[in-house]
Amino acid sequence: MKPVRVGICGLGTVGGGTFNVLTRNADDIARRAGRPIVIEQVAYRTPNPECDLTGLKTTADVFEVATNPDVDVLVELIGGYDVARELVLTAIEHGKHVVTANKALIAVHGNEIFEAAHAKGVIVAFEAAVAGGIPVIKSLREGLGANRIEWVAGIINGTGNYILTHMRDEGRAFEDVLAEAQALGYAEADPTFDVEGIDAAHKLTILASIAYGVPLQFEKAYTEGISRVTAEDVEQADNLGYVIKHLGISKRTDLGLELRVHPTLIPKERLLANVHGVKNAIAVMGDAVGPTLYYGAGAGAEPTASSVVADILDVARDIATDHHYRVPYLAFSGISEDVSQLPIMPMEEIHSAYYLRLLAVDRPGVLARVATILSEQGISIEALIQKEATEGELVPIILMTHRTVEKQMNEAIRQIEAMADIAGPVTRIRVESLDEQE
Ligand SMILES: NC(=O)c1ccc[n+]([C@@H]2O[C@H](COP(=O)([O-])OP(=O)(O)OC[C@H]3O[C@@H](n4cnc5c(N)ncnc54)[C@H](O)[C@@H]3O)[C@@H](O)[C@H]2O)c1
Ligand SMILES: N[C@@H](CCO)C(=O)O
Ligand code: NA
Repeated sequence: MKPVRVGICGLGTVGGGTFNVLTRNADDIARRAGRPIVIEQVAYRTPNPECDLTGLKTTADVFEVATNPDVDVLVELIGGYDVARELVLTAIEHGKHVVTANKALIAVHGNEIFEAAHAKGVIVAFEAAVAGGIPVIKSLREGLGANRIEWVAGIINGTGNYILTHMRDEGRAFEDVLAEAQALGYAEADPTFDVEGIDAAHKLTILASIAYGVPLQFEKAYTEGISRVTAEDVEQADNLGYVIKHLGISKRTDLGLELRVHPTLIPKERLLANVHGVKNAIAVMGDAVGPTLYYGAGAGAEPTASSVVADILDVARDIATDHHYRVPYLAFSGISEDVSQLPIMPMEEIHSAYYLRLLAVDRPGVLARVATILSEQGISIEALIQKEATEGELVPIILMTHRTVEKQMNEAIRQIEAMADIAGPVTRIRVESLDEQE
């Protein structure tokens, strides 16, 4: 059997993991593929001490791999937008299949890349791009293919979840835990992508396209990070029976699709509330299957390599059958003709329940005024906690509301913040019950 020849570009955390998994499990992988999968060439700038490249063809120029006639599959693991885009388009132009872990690339340039790949009849596979080692793309695109997907909600950034978990459990400082996540190879080259929700929004964009058959629209995703969540919010949420997680949420509604990443209170008893450390989990609601959950390592060298290598295996099997890629890139067939134009909703149109924390001067009537503002906006209060006031101090007031439209809440917050007896900005964290009906 003719081997399938792979060119690896980038030998960092994921590149190194991919090299090692492909090498170590070569026999089993060959049996699954029905033919050997060999590493033809490796392009890297910095050597990886974990990888023994003895006897292999290497280069410092990734474009050599993209144009090498002896490479069947280019594996893009350099990251970033610009060079990666050019590299992938060059490889496609040269008739190569592409496997990538780069969610930024797919979320931002995916539509263009899939058009080019479709025209050339090559595969572009990206399982590692969403939730690292969890085969969620395959589950959504193939396993749930019978369903109308109602919503997707997930913890899809390992670094952020690692930080939230260790801050809560060990009372450690944000910067300290972030440095640890970077040392473990979980963080993006620019860790603000992790902390500010950009990485999660890249992944959510991809999941939504596959779930609903819409074009990739990263620019329309609402993105809010975890850097403003305080220890006080974590404690108050806990008192109320909730855990704060950084969630990516996409729901189908009558008006269009919600597409949003933000800190979220979720009831403690939900499985998602119990996903800790670098683990990711994605809950998917399908009309036929009901609620399903996909859980595992969302980052790290070998967990991510597990998905990269599974994609290489898929490509190898497809080459063996010698027909056009049997599963479309974004699950719905065709490139543009079969995608739905379901609009992505502006954030102010979404529905949510809310946790609010305000600091008030301890004076009669303040609470009544806050309640009036909320009620004028049609917002009803579900729970209220007012802490004991110490002489002359500001008192924190915690409010949980029922579901309302975001723009009503924006207006209520604007009016509350304008009150003379309220100090500083109002903290607002959205709440998701993740009910089966929602
Ligand atoms: N680290 C993870 O856990 C993880 C998980 C899933 C997806 N990803 C994605 O995988 C990709 C790689 O991430 P990583 O964590 O391995 O990053 P990394 O920084 O560890 O590795 C990237 C490597 O590519 C090399 N490189 C960059 N530009 C190059 C060029 N032009 N020519 C040659 N080499 C070049 C760098 O020198 C570096 O060694 C990114 O797209 C990232 O988003 C990472
Ligand atoms: N930086 C990403 C890597 C996996 O995509 C994370 O922490 O989840
Ligand atoms: Na995955």
